[in-house]
Amino acid sequence: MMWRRGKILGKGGSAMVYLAAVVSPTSNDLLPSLMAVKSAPFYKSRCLAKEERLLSDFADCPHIIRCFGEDLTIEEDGEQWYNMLLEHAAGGSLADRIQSFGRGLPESEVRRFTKSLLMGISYIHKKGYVHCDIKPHNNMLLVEEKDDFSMSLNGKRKRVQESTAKIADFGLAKRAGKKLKAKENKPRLRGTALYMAPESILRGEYEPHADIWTVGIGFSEKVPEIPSGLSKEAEDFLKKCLVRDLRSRWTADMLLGHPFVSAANNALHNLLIASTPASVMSVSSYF
Ligand SMILES: Nc1ncnc2c1ncn2[C@@H]1O[C@H](COP(=O)(O)OP(=O)(O)OP(=O)(O)O)[C@@H](O)[C@H]1O
Repeated sequence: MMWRRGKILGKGGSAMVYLAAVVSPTSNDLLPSLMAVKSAPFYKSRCLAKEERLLSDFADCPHIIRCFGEDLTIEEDGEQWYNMLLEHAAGGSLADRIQSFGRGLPESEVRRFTKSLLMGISYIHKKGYVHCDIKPHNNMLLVEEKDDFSMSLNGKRKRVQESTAKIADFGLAKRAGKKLKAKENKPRLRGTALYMAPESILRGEYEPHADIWTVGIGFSEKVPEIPSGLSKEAEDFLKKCLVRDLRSRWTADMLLGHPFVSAANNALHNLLIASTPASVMSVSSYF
């Protein structure tokens, strides 16, 4: 075994997630020294194995959590476990970050996270899949050190820690266009009820536009309404997500061109936001 199981990072409905240290890095240089390992007893690991195949196919997208492969282990009680080796998100989930801020995140950060979320969703949709469970709990934050260019305008340069958001938990993902079988004439539901699009609840429909509704719900504090106190751009962005008529709901690519996200990551733009009253405004308590 090249890695050793560490403390529990989280518990899901289908699996446990542990911190893992690589024990013999020379045997596989591709593995980082720390990983997250999502594990389940082998007899319950069909979904996890499906998730591993999907994540391996999505490995070239920087907005999706990376998977380094799978491994089988025999645990102390003799039971065989299936393990999926993942990039470790040291910043926890976006939900954790929102909770730690209390009042909500600054708008410049929301724009940046929303942009990477949409880039990840656009990639998934182009690959012909629907995530089906986009929510802050499934957006994991990786922490990187970067130069702070806004400081260099004052003649000083500083290294700052910045979080990058990546989409995780593909346990419910499905192929676009593939219908979920109804059960006892009722639509089959998947995902988290509070975030579900109207067409999913009413007709069990999970096509790419359902992922866009869930982006909007996360943004608007889990109710399909536009919260007060948003900037005009944020408000308009939400109105393009929370549209019941599927023909009018914007796609991920259309939203990437929306002014709310198109200028995100632009240092000068962020500096301008930071120097206006909008900087003290938080975009709802979700984001
Ligand atoms: N790559 C990671 N790095 C750090 N922590 C992680 C990582 N992946 C998952 N976690 C933690 O483990 C928890 C459970 O993970 P995940 O949601 O993938 O499991 P699941 O069984 O598919 O859950 P669910 O029942 O919610 O679908 C997450 O909420 C998160 O706190």
